[in-house]
Amino acid sequence: MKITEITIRHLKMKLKDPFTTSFGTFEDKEFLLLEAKDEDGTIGWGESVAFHSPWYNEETLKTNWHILEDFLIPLLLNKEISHPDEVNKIFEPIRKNNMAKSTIEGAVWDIYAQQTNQSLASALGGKKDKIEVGISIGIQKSIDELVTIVDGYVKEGYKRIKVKIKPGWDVDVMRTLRQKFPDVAIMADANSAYRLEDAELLKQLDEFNLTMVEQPLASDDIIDHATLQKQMKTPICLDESIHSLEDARKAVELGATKIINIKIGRVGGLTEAKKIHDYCESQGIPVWCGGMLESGIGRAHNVALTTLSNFILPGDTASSSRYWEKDIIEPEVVAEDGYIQVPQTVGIGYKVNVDTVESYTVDKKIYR
Ligand SMILES: O=C(O)CCC(=O)C1=CC=C[C@@H](O)[C@@H]1C(=O)O
Ligand SMILES: [Mg+2]
Repeated sequence: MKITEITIRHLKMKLKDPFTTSFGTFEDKEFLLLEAKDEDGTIGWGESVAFHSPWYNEETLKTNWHILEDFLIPLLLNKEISHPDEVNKIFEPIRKNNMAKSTIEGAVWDIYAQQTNQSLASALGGKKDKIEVGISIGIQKSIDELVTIVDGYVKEGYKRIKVKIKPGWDVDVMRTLRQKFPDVAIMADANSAYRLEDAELLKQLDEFNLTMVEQPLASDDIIDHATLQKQMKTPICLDESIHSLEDARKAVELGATKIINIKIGRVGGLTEAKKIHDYCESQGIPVWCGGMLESGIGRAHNVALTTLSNFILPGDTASSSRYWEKDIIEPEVVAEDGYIQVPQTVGIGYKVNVDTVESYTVDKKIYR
C-alpha cells in the first residue's frame, strides 16, 4: 500500500450538551479529520482527538496540524508499506505527539482493512459482534440535575454510568447516586483533580462500591497512584498517565492501576492500543475504551477496538445522537439497551457522508 494523497479538514460540530472541563465549557467540538487515499484510490479515514485547547494534554488541533503537515505526512506519503503496524516504526523519529500520529495511522488501518476485505474489528483480531457501552456525564449544576440525567441513561439501558468528580463535588454526589441507583455500575473520573494529601477523602469513596476511580492524581503520575491504591479498596483506573505499552507495564508492575482506560489517540494509534490490550490481558488487568467526544469516524475506530477480548468493561462509546444533531457517518453509531452492534462490512464499517463532512468543514488542505 502507498498513500498518495492526504486531505486534512478542520471540522466544527455543535455539541448537543455543552462539555465542561477544567478549562471551561465547550459548546462545539473542533477537531481534525484526515482522509487518506492510496495508489488504488482506496480511501481511509482517521480522526484527531486533540482538543482546541491543551487542557487534556499538551496536544491541540493546531499542534496536530503542524506535526502532520511538517513531519508525519512527509514521512509517510508515497512510502510503500505492507501493514499498518509499520506506521509507528516510520514515525519513530518524531517524539510524542501521539494524537497526531494516531490520526494518520487510523486512516491507514481503515485502508488496510478494506484492501484485505475485512472489517477493521477483524483486522485488529476482534471477535465480538456486539460491544457493551456506558455513558460519561459531565459535572452538573446540582445533584438533583445529575440524578435526573443518570436516571434517563439508566432507563436507556447504558451498562455503566461515569460521572466526573472534583473537590467539593465527590463524596456527597456519589452517596446520593448510590442511594438512588443501588444496582447500577457507577464509576468516577477525577481527571487529576486530587493530590496524595486527599487520600483520606478519596478513601471515603470505598463506601459506594464504585467499579473504579479514574485518574484521581496528576496526569503524569504513576508512583503516587501506587501509594494511593495501597490505601483504597476501589480500583484505580489510569487514563492520562498511560501513553504507551511501557507506561502500562510500569504502572501495572508498581501496582498503580488495576484497570486501564485505553484511548486510541492518547497512546498513538491502534497498533499501540492493541499492544497495551494484549499486555493487560496477560496480566489479568481489564481494559475499556475511553471516549474523547469523537465524531462517527473516531467512534467507529473505538467500536472496532472494543471487539478485542480483554475489553471486558463497558466503554465511553455512546450513541452518535448523544453528541450530534447529525453525525458524519451513515448509519450513525447506535447503542440499544447498552449494546452497539459491530458492523461487519469492510473498513470502519460506516459510510462517511462527505457532504455532511464538508458542511462542518471550516478549513481544509490537500497534500500529495
Ligand atoms: O466521549 C465521551 O463521551 C467521554 C468523554 C470523557 O469522559 C472525557 C473526555 C476527555 C477528558 C475527560 O473529560 C474525560 C475522560 O478523561 O475520559
Ligand atoms: Mg478520563
